[in-house]
Amino acid sequence: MRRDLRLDNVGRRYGLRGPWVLRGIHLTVLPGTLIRVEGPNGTGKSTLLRLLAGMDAPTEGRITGRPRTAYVPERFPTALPFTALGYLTHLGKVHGLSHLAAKRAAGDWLDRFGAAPYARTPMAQLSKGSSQKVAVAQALLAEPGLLVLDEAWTGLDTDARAELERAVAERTAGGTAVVFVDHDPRRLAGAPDATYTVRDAGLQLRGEPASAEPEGPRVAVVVQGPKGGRLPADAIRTAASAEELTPGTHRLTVPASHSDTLLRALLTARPPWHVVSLGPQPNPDLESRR
Ligand SMILES: Nc1ncnc2c1ncn2[C@@H]1O[C@H](COP(=O)(O)OP(=O)(O)OP(=O)(O)O)[C@@H](O)[C@H]1O
Repeated sequence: MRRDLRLDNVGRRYGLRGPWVLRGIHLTVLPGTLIRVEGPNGTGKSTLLRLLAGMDAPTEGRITGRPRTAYVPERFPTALPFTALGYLTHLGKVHGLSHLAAKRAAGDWLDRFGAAPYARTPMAQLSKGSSQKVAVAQALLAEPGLLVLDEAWTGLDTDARAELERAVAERTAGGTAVVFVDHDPRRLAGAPDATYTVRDAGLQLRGEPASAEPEGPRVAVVVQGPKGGRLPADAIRTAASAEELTPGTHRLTVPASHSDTLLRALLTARPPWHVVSLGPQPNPDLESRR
């Protein structure tokens, strides 16, 4: 059964008594979805992305269902004892390709990003932008189920920026989930299935008033769609959480005040989704006392 990447009550702080950078994070990342994470400097975006990428572990809570993941960090280590082509070929082999296939894939990605002329340049001698192209190529080469991009466009020239946007669109269409941070609000504008703002150590889904989300009753909706079908983007945007119970069957929770919007998104999708059940969300505190 396909599993979605889930963060359950995740918190992260640095040091034993450090302030909580993130706390109480609940997030489900469905295959093929594009998620934007935004927020002012120092609020915890990179911390969240490192947790999603598996480069860091939560201080509390659980992360489950992570698919094969590739990550472009905010700062890519450049002082590696490889040429650009040698480094990417090596990584391709780590990902299971033969030497020849890895070298071809490495060359193709360098070419796509306009970095072919520097293929045989030692990484330590590359300009900032050229080494960023290698950082991006190493992540795309891995053919991941989850791609995590932390300001991956920073330092790229115009053509390479457009190429990375194209590569993201190709990947999401192929079922890869992509989570990204970028300080340019025009980046992939209109494309994300959901945008979250990191605020006060929590995540706020854009479009949702800060005070309205956790308050009030919630409704659980179990829906069925075509096997392997993606939940409609409007439904993902409206839902507070989503969990795939069996292939094609999902349980969504939504504040009761938003349930009409969610149902409309599901029933007007093409093909429409079948609503199996609808009822109050069980309260886990009450359940555990029974
Ligand atoms: N390894 C670390 N050790 C200690 N504190 C850290 C560490 N990494 C991040 N922090 C702290 O956690 C907070 C969030 O940092 P983070 O880099 O996640 O923010 P950000 O939203 O990505 O910032 P920016 O937009 O500037 O990249 C900051 O106060 C930062 O100083």
